[in-house]
Amino acid sequence: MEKPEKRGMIDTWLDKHRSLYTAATRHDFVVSIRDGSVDLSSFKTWLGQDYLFVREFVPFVANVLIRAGKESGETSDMEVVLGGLASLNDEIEWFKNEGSKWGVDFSTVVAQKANQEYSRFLEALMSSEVEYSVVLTAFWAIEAVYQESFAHCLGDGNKTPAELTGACNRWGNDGFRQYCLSVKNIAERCLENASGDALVEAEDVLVRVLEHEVAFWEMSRG
Ligand SMILES: Cc1ncc(CNC=O)c(N)n1
Repeated sequence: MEKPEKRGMIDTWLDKHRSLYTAATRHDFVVSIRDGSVDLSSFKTWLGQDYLFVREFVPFVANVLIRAGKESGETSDMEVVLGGLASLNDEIEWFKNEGSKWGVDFSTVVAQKANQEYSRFLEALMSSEVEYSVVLTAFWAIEAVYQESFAHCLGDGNKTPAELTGACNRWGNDGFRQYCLSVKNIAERCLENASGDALVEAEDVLVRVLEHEVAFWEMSRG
């Protein structure tokens, strides 16, 4: 008999914070992309802010990569994070193309308060004081919110405008979903060996990522 898959900490925490998770993955902005009612000025605001965010996210992922090499249990962990970093390289190119397509000049975009606060949060997570299992939980949550949100825009019955399917495919595609599952498995494995204190911190960090993501979508309202 096959052993039933053990339910991890992350799923337990997601159940506990379900309404916040839904707020982060089914925000009005995302729903408006899916139903085609999206206001294009909102999309441009999001595009400019997210470009700035991704530039801050790169050093965070690089920090996870360094820690994966030193602290992960399995050699393949580093490869998963390296894959994430490589796709960020493509992503920055994609943003630049979208910027010119939509007439958004990133050199004049200023990070809004929610964006600055999210960056500060990422920076704090790069401290060596923060346990690796906590960092990985945050990393998974950041990626998973985008994966779930944009996959929703591509799901059955969507009316997503053709010019926005590129954005939705970027994070909503199956490869990105698999990558998020790989990150989740690494995080779960690290959480299994984490101290009680680290578990408390990881749950808190998960909640804070979800709050930052909600605040980030809120910026699109202008
Ligand atoms: C605010 C935010 N959260 C998560 C992501 C997805 N990760 C990398 O692209 C993103 N682009 N922006």
